Amino acid sequence: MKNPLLDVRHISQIFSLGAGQTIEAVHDVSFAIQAHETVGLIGESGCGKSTLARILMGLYEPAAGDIYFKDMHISDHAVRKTQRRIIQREMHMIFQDADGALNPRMTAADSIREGLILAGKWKNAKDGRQQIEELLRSVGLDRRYGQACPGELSGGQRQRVAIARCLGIAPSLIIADEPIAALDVSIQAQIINLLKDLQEQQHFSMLFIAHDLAVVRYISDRTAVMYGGRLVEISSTEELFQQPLHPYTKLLLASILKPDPAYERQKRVPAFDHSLLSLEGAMTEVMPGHFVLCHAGKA
Ligand SMILES: Nc1ncnc2c1ncn2[C@@H]1O[C@H](COP(=O)(O)OP(=O)(O)OP(=O)(O)O)[C@@H](O)[C@H]1O
Repeated sequence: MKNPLLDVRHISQIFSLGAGQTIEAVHDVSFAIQAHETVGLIGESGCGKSTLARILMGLYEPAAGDIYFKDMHISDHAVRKTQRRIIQREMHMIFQDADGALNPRMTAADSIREGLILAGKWKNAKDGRQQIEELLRSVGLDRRYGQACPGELSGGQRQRVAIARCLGIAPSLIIADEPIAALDVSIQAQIINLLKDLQEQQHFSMLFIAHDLAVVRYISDRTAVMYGGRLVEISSTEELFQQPLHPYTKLLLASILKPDPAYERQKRVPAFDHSLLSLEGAMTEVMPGHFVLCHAGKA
């Protein structure tokens, strides 16, 4: 069987909170993403999703564990340094707020051109203009938006520019951390459909982090659930939504439907419960020493 595009093994992260206090934001997380696959990552606020995403992107160095991307050991400091340009080209992050990804003083066209240069795809000024216009068009923006700086664009338009820049780089893996959370509902649907359509055309893989479970169900081939820094369950999206195995996943999914608010209040996901992390039985060893709940053979 072909090696996965991204192979995450036993990743942990500990943050110092000062005064000798620490928090283990990510604990022994292992999973893989195959080529052309979208894996959704869900879990309550503070469970470690963004920390994990940042570790994958090399923005944080993990306290423990290994990450392989296209068989490159990218969590190794020396490898990340020598392969920096390849990694920058091949892995790209889309943030909740595109402001973080776009230089406020650069026009949309300049940001996209910068991405094309990074990817070694910039041809020349004449062809480049056409490349930029095509990228703007592919995210549903007219070419005149190319001359706008981020401050002159709406949140949805900024996110489209960030996606156009990302598409210009044409990464194999996009890590999308709450890419629609800052947008209003109608724009959210447009951006999700845009990402889905573009993925069908360009075949990149995606780690898609979101709180909106319906969106994750719609866009992801498999879904992973984090709880208290641990990855507690991973399965094909339909299996996970129809037949969740972990008690936390069951609570999380039960909290979506709200036909009767009084009844739903009783089912609300409770405060962190440590006992949910030490489940006996039903765990599958997805790699040596790493156990997670999943439908047979689907991790
Ligand atoms: N730089 C940091 N220093 C100290 N603690 C941190 C740091 N970054 C994150 N944390 C803590 O690590 C834990 C995980 O945070 P993280 O942002 O990864 O959660 P999350 O699941 O992405 O949450 P959300 O869904 O709200 O974005 C939290 O308790 C958070 O307070």
